[in-house]
Amino acid sequence: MEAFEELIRWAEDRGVELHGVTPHTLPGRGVGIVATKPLKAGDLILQIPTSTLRTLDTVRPEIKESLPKDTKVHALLAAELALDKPNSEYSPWNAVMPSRDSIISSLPLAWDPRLHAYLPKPALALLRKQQAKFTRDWAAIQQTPFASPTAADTTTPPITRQDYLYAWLLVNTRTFYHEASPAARRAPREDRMVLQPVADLFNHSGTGCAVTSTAARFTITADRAYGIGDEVSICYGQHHNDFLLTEYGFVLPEHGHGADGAADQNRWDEACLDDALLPALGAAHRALLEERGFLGNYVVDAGTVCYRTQVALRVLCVSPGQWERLVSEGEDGGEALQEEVDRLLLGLLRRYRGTVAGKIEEVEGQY
Ligand SMILES: C[S@@+](CC[C@H](N)C(=O)[O-])C[C@H]1O[C@@H](n2cnc3c(N)ncnc32)[C@H](O)[C@@H]1O
Repeated sequence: MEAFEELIRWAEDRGVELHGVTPHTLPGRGVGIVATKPLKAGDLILQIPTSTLRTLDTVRPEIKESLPKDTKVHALLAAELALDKPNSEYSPWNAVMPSRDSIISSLPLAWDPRLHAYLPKPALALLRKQQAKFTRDWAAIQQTPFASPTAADTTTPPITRQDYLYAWLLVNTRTFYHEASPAARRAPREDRMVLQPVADLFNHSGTGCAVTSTAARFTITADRAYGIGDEVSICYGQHHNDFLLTEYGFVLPEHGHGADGAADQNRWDEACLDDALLPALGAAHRALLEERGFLGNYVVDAGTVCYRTQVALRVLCVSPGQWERLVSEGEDGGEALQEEVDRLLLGLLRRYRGTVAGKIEEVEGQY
């Protein structure tokens, strides 16, 4: 607990205010924020002066000067974190960051690439974009003296790819968008990312405390009543589990388990059905769907199967001519056809559940 006390002392010295909350280690969630007194909706729980943020403007000049002018804030903050010395001004903050092992094991970008084949399609697509960004940023760092110090500099060990990956993922999982000041709004959106002390310890839930900001401060306010010891969360956004896994290294469980159980369920979750549906389509059906722009990108969420899925399933139930007519007229073909489509989908989903279970077994057998 000493590290948290040190962090709070350090943060309060800089004007951060905590009201009725404190950091706490939580099983399976690293550190989180819990209530230390009963809280009610609307209570101010955290206030962070913007002067404490790590931003594009606070990155050390020698780091900025060593990198191309268009280097993104993500890359710069990661470089600075990777270069922070144990006695840096940020050391009480750095001391409570997740360990290298926990970051490397939870974030797909850092996994053994053989595991990437097991990611669902949308997670893999996000990962490919992330890989491209990381590769670009690491290539830029490799051109700097930080990755290959001169022979004369024997005091600074070079940043390795693993050091940089760890720091880059810390930034990826812990930044907030700061858009409240005119200066911040002038920057491109990807350069409005900031690190904020203490606020970066809030975990995510589907519904969470309100985060607001002005040019002067970030403010977090209780969204509902909390009892002593309850975890107090914020909502990182309306993200499905594929996004949460790739960007943050966790998924929300299917069934809630918090004090407010419903809040722990991912109401924005959805699953891509391409691997369930595409194998059921023959070449002629695929060609028809392709021609009309309906091949792939099939999605189901907690309440609905998407329109593309409905259209694709109908191609398996009616003649090509009938299907063309339904698509052209935007018709669903009536109740009997809908029942047939529902039965077909159910069968495909059952088969797909078996495929998924098989993949889980395969991974568990290997790792
Ligand atoms: C902004 S940090 C929150 C503080 C973090 N738990 C820590 O130990 O420092 C975001 C990270 O917290 C973890 N996290 C956040 N919400 C979570 C949740 N609902 N369940 C599990 N892990 C969560 C993930 O590792 C995520 O990348």
